[in-house]
Amino acid sequence: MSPWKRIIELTSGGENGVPFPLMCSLVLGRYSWCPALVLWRTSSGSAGMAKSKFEYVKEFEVQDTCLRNCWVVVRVDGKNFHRFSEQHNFTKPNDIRALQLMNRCAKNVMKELDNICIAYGSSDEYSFVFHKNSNWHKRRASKFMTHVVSQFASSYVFYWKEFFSSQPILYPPGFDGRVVIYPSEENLKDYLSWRQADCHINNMYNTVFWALVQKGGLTPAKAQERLRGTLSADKNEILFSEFGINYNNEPLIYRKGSVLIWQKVNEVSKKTVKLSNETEEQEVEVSRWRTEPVLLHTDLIGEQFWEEHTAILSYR
Ligand SMILES: Nc1nc2c(ncn2[C@@H]2O[C@H](COP(=O)(O)OP(=O)(O)OP(=O)(O)O)[C@@H](O)[C@H]2O)c(=O)[nH]1
Ligand SMILES: [Mg+2]
Ligand SMILES: [Mg+2]
Repeated sequence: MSPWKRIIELTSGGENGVPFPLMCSLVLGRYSWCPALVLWRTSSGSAGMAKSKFEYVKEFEVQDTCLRNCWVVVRVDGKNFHRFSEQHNFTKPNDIRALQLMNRCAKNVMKELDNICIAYGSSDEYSFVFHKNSNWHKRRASKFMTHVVSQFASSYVFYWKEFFSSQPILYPPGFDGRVVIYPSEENLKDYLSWRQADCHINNMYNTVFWALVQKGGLTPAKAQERLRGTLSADKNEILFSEFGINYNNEPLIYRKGSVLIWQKVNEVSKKTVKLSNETEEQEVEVSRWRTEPVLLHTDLIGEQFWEEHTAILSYR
């Protein structure tokens, strides 16, 4: 079959129909047919929109709209950070640089994307809550998730040197993401409480485990054995009696994780102004209020936090 015949068949979908734009193109000359390949006039006449026979493939896309009036949570988590933290010599059990980098990335996500009202993170994970009234990207789950994950991952690499200075990042880290929708405030608060309880349990275990290994000289296997079946009170006791550590004095960022909420902050900057004689200049301080993501290391479990910060979940 000649290439021309093939083109006509492809674009018309039938033996008789030479598509209108293609016909024009053929008349206009050999160099003008390319764009016409995928366009033809629909039979609906004057209202005819440009369409292609390939357009049916759009029907394969699935609807992934998040249910209206529900809180949308996107959680990201570092891919194989057990290895990443080893390779980059993260301090055990907590590396303050790594945690601050996670917080920096989360701040960037909150600023770049719309309608995130609160975020919570610990270890290699961060949860972002989109307000239930958000109509960002028509509430498409894939948009919420992919925007959060890509913004977070690129920020991690972008801000790395702010926290690790001359230590290079050895390979590109990855993050996974998931979307969960919560239909009530109670469910949402319980979700955040669950993540904070997880932070507490893991941190307490890791603090005792690494004390037993690093200060007590136990092998990791022996330390694991020692901790099997112990309760929170037992771990507190080991820390206090054997290592003189009062768990309650450990930094809040390790024990409680990190919360980001929008708050008004007064930003003071210096500005040069001309004096009335127009020749002299003077530096003055100007202050203005800005709404910024502010970092807290506080209890989300219980009602007190929500009573003190009613604006977070309020109507917008
Ligand atoms: N040393 C150190 N390690 C950390 C720190 N934060 C996170 N990690 C490591 O990151 C891991 C995170 O746990 P997970 O997310 O459950 O496991 P993962 O290895 O990332 O595996 P996937 O998430 O399933 O891909 C921890 O088990 C630690 O090994 C830190 O501050 N210091
Ligand atoms: Mg992980
Ligand atoms: Mg994790």
